[in-house]
Amino acid sequence: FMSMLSCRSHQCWHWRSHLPETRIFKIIVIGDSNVGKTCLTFRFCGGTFPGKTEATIGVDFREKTVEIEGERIKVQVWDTAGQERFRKSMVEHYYRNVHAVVFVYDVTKMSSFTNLKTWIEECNGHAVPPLVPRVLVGNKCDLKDLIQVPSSLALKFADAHNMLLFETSAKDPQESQNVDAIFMCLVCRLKAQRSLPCRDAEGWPPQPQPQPRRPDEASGKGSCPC
Ligand SMILES: Nc1nc2c(ncn2[C@@H]2O[C@H](COP(=O)(O)OP(=O)(O)OP(=O)(O)O)[C@@H](O)[C@H]2O)c(=O)[nH]1
Ligand SMILES: [Mg+2]
Repeated sequence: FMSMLSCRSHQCWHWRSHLPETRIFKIIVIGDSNVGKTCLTFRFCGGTFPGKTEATIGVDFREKTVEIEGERIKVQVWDTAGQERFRKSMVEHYYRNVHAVVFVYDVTKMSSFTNLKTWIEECNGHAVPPLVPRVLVGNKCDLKDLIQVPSSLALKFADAHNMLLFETSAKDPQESQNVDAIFMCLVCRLKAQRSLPCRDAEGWPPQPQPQPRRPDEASGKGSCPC
């Protein structure tokens, strides 16, 4: 009973076995089709830019284990479908027990930015608690001559919605640290929320698809980037 009490207050990961377990943070990536959600999650979890992508159907799971201040944390990234017809049966699953939300727009497409309000409404409509951190990501910054969404406008929007703004490129290898920073920043914030409820990421499907392990998988090692 005492251990249950201490579990409730501090150490969720001791709940079942009394041995340290890796905590799992479920982070969903949301936004219009074609903004680069699949490429961003690929860059973070696999370290590369995929040569060719197809529109995501339902959801693709990617995963990366990072180590922050001596704790191993499994980041379970839900790469969601932007197209309505490929997502409508899945939306409930996206938001259930989510720990953090990444909203993505394409800096070269104004409509993907103006549509953010719809994505935020959908998120709010699923009773995502206010403590769940949200960040805004403007992707495709490598296409400098085609930019339609000025940083100043995006920053204003981010401020108004109490979100941090990251402007990144999933394509440009030199930007990969910025892509990592999106997720690492969220993990740091979640880690700092000691009152994070005792729960796993949703058990559906039972196990996310394991990603091939890469030698540089531990690149998330180190101190907090925030
Ligand atoms: N130039 C450039 N192209 C990108 C970048 N990120 C993605 N793309 C391209 O944008 C297109 C769409 O990328 P995806 O990652 O499949 O888009 P998505 O948001 O997952 O789309 P849905 O799965 O339909 O919701 C692809 O042709 C990518 O190669 C980027 O940072 N720069
Ligand atoms: Mg996709």
